[in-house]
Amino acid sequence: MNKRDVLQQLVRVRLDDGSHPLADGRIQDVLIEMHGERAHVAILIDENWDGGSPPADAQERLRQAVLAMPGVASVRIVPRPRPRARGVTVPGAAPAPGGGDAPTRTLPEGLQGARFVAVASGKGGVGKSSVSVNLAVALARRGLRVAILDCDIYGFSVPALIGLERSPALDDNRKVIPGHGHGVDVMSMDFFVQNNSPVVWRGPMLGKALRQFLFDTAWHHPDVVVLDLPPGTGDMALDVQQQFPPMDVLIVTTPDPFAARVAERAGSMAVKMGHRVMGVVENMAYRECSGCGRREYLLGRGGGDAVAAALGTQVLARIPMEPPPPGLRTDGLFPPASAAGRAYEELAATVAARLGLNRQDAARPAGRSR
Ligand SMILES: Nc1ncnc2c1ncn2[C@@H]1O[C@H](COP(=O)(O)OP(=O)(O)OP(=O)(O)O)[C@@H](O)[C@H]1O
Repeated sequence: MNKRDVLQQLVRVRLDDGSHPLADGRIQDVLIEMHGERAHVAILIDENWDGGSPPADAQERLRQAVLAMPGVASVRIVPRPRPRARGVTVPGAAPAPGGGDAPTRTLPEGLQGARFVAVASGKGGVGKSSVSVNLAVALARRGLRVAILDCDIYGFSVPALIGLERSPALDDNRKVIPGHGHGVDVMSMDFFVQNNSPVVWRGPMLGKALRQFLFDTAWHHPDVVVLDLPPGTGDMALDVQQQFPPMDVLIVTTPDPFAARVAERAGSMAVKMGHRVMGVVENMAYRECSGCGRREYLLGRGGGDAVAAALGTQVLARIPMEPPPPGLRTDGLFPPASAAGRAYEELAATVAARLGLNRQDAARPAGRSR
């Protein structure tokens, strides 16, 4: 029996509120002392679990889950303060597939304290990047410091959607200065690719690029980092999810039943990787007739609800289909007063509330404003 076995057992546990005990660094470490064949396990948990003391029923759920493992003689739950380190090291939520110890997901100092919201989809074209960008901008409008990381290395589209075009610049510490648009810091492969040429790197290079994005970027302590994940459940999506500490994940689907089935798989994968599904965003949910206001369900109905039911979560937003505004469209942002824009304002309010980030929390400390 080793730490990985215990983490694997804990990955399966769901708490009463549907959340995952490994989310948000709630579980800090697992210590095992072997006495002959008998294992005595201590689970170190964050004493400030979700901003309060760890609920007794959650502690008991963890204890029972580990106690049920063969060879476990005792389980102690030990609340302790969250460690303060230069880089934030969160014990890996899920063991690396294929063995090895759970990955240690270390973050650079400039991302310390940030909450991560990953936007995932089962397949391309459902509007994952559109949701990432519009949500990020709506969160920034609420007064939060927001960064967006375009993790879709092959299919990057975030800068275009947010209306940014620039070459990377370095600061005095030779860190890459993120792009900045509509109140959001943006980091994307797009900044490093000439003339929209395709990225042809293989896996190891991609992993390196992501690490570089994280560690060689001059981050400014965002409150929230929105991650536009690669679509699907393949190696690329897996690699990215493994690099980050437990995150809240939004699953994007259209109302179409096929998109919904693959979206479910994306959600299940996120949970297996130790992340927590915050909810579902049904994009292109309907189209409102501009004359009579009647809703037309061009892509069918029920996809979002089906994904939410399968993942034990809720539909947090239904974003209508919205034709591009008249005139030359320079980005993929919906104006706040449009039907889609209003849906994003509501989604941002919900996400901020779920993260416990209200505007006062987000007030910028002196010297940090940009
Ligand atoms: N609610 C909407 N109404 C109208 N157009 C939309 C809506 N959502 C997204 N789109 C448009 O659909 C197209 C695909 O969206 P997007 O690039 O966000 O999809 P994606 O899921 O990220 O795709 P991929 O993973 O292949 O990059 C874009 O042109 C985007 O502007």
